[in-house]
Amino acid sequence: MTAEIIDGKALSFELKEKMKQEVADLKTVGIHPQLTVVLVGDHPASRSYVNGKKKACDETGIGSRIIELPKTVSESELLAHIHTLNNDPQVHGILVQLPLPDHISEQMVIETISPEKDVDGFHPVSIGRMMTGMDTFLSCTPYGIITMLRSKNIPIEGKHAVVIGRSNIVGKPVAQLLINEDATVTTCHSKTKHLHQYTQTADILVVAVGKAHAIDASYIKEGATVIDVGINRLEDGSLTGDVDFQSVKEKAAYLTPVPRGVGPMTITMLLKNTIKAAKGLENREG
Ligand SMILES: Nc1nc2c(c(=O)[nH]1)N[C@@H](CN(C=O)c1ccc(C(=O)N[C@@H](CCC(=O)O)C(=O)O)cc1)CN2
Repeated sequence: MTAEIIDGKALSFELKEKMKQEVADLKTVGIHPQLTVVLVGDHPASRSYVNGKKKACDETGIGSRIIELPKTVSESELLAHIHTLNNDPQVHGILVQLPLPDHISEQMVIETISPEKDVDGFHPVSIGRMMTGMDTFLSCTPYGIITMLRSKNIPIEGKHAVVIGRSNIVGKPVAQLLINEDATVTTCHSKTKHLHQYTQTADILVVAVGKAHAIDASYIKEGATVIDVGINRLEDGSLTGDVDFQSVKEKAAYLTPVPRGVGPMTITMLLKNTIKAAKGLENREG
């Protein structure tokens, strides 16, 4: 079997075309969606992701602004910026690019963003709403993964989904979203013993281990759907995933590549959340 590749870049393009029209329609009724991204420090990867977010906003007509703060900024100064953005009615979505320097509590920052503007879906209110199946902002990477599965009509209900990784940003929320879609979900992590035993029974395998090529064909059930969330920079500067693409593609039915897989979808779902935030705020004011 050779896997069908789920092209996140192409799907993102399609979704952005639809959003372009949605944004244009919103503007005709006086709603101008606006995202503000806060970048602390000058980590090259973070800067490149933030630039990617701005470019995607430009492509769809969403207004965007980047607030750049030095890596020495104090936590209280950063929180003061967030309070200002929370109170600015022209700002619909607020995102603080992670990771943050060690002297700043990421949790404190996340909890300071108003849940109504939490387009990253990281606030405990957003997480709680997601866990109880309520309408909310879904974390962008997990939301992108579910959207990729839906785009290929890959059945989720009643299937065994295995998630490798338990981070707050990817592993835990994607496991919950799969439960919400009626999958039977197993979460594995660095302390899991006999990992093969779990992965070999997975109809859907989500890999977020943070180690290049950690998962090869021996972990895969024939015909499985494999979602690679890894972003690993190799010494030659190229980018690769957590999945050994060449071997797994001969065994899986569907496979996401790196690059052009989950990464672009993360940014695209952020745009969706920003539009949702803009509509939500206007609805409340009306
Ligand atoms: N506040 C947040 N911080 C971080 C998030 C997040 O969702 N919110 N996620 C990651 C980084 N990230 C978005 O911020 C992100 C990572 C990767 C990509 C992407 O499109 N990757 C491309 C390759 C890009 C390259 O060449 O480097 C791909 O996979 O094709 C987009 C966004 C951590 N921080």
